[in-house]
Amino acid sequence: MGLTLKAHGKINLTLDVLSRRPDGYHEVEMIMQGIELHDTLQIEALPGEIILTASGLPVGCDENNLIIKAARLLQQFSGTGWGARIHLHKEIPVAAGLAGGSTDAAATLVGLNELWQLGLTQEQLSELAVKLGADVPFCLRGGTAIARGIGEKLIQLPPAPKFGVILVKPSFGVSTAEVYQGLNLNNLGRRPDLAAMVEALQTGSLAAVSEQLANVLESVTLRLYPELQEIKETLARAGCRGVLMSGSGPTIFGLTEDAAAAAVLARQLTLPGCQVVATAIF
Ligand SMILES: C[C@](O)(CO)[C@H](O)COP(=O)(O)OP(=O)(O)OC[C@H]1O[C@@H](n2ccc(N)nc2=O)[C@H](O)[C@@H]1O
Ligand SMILES: Nc1ncnc2c1ncn2[C@@H]1O[C@H](COP(=O)(O)OP(=O)(O)OP(=O)(O)O)[C@@H](O)[C@H]1O
Repeated sequence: MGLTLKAHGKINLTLDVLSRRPDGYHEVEMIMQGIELHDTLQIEALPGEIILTASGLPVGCDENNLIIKAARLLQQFSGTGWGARIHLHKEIPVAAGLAGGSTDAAATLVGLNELWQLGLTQEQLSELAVKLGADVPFCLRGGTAIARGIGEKLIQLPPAPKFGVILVKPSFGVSTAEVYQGLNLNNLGRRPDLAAMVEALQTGSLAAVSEQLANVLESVTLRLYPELQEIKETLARAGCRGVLMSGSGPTIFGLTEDAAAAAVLARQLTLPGCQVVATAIF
């Protein structure tokens, strides 16, 4: 008996950094949004060992993969004798700011909790999730949420309007740690207005949501990679209403009225060396 799970990526509609903590992490305040684009995990329980294989976009299957880390953490926490055979089909660009690894880890926790019949609550899973990464607790639930703390304190919001989303991932990846380290907390650029974005989402207006998009991590990543500014301008010229970098980058996303509009627009874009994906708010 096995399970097939969809592990959805995310974008950040707003991202603000409030302070640096003594442990090097940062207190954030952001609105996280799940997207249709997803990886697929096929999981089967078997005694003892954890075996991971992968297809689709290239990704390592060794002990550094967050799927293995999530499975081992759950084995240790529960003391179970079970193991698993897991196949990952990777479609979310890697090291992109789209929580690709985090969402695989979250799906692993959910899938193994069920297959191993551990009966852990959502809260217990969330406590394990944050040990794997700041984005993993959000990925357990998905949808639309305000995230605070290091990203693990979540307030679920009503589902967002189903806008289309175009993702543009340049050929390089970025290190999230480096981006946070590069922040000058006294010079963050334009900061988001959380309450205004929550209100904009309630109106359902693409124009209102687009106006409130803001991510202070752009102050670091766009300085390191000026070509990202050009990608933003290309997306805006092509007709995307709102354009922003997701997470620590380097993926730039653009919003359209719906998924069909995103697909049409994505086909018209010429961005050599970039992965361009048309998807939608999930
Ligand atoms: C940029 C975002 O993706 C926005 O959703 C997240 O804040 C980062 O989430 P993530 O990649 O799951 O983060 P982790 O894997 O836990 O942390 C990677 C590194 O990012 C930095 N980090 C992460 C989250 C946070 N609130 N403050 C930080 O300073 C830390 O240096 C950490 O070593
Ligand atoms: N299952 C996985 N899928 C993708 N990357 C993984 C996975 N497990 C470990 N990694 C490693 O994690 C690193 C970050 O990749 P990931 O795709 O999670 O980044 P990200 O989209 O920037 O994440 P976030 O938005 O949470 O910061 C990569 O260097 C990759 O090798």
